[in-house]
Amino acid sequence: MLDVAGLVAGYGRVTVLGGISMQAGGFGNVGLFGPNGHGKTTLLRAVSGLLKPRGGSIRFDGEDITGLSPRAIVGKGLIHVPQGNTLFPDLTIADCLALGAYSPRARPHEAANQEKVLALFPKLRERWRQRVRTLSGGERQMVSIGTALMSHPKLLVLDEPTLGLAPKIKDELCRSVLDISKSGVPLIVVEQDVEFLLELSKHLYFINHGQMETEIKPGESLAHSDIMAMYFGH
Ligand SMILES: Nc1ncnc2c1ncn2[C@@H]1O[C@H](COP(=O)(O)OP(=O)(O)OP(=O)(O)O)[C@@H](O)[C@H]1O
Repeated sequence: MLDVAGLVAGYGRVTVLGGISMQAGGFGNVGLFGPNGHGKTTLLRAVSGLLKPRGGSIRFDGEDITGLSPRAIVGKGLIHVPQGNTLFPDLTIADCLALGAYSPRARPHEAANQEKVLALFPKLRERWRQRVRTLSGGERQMVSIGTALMSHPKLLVLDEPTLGLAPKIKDELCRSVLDISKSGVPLIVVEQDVEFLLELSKHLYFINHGQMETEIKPGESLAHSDIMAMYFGH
């Protein structure tokens, strides 16, 4: 479904991704992990149109989407939940979810998707008219993912969805992400918690220095010692 080939991207004079390639979506979930600052977020931003690629190509659902605007890419069903708190603070939960359904392909599914989101995150129903700025970190993350689901994703991209959450809330959110996957939405997830990634996906990529250094395909095993070696060397 997503085919990234030889992608080059960076900021100013710095090249972060030096010709990175990956496939996702057509065969289940994909997990991305690797050291901080080595290009995972940059890859996701380039894929969703937030950063203009300098080279290479991105194909989604058989179409070339390289260099398209984020709006056009959302319209095709590739939905990215960025890292951290990117919601408008003065909107209510109801406003955020309505905003998620703005695209013409999402609008006909608005009512059904809203039910799905509220079944997944019942807390959001309790706080329906509460403003984002008054929500906890975990609740904001639920709103972010819920807003993305309102966009009726064909492929959902989550950048470190559990970052900074307390262990109990993190476990709840991981269960919800697994439920989204079981509902049939393929995912690309960046996470430092490799055990969670392995539960979610049998297809992992290790990103190091802007390259796909290691690909772990379904059927290949990954021991704790392998992960340590990837991060720290042998
Ligand atoms: N807007 C920007 N302007 C300039 N440099 C940037 C910008 N965003 C990221 N970078 C740099 O690009 C490099 C890759 O950052 P990126 O956020 O893609 O890494 P990451 O692997 O996602 O890290 P983390 O796991 O900490 O989120 C870093 O050196 C970072 O400082």
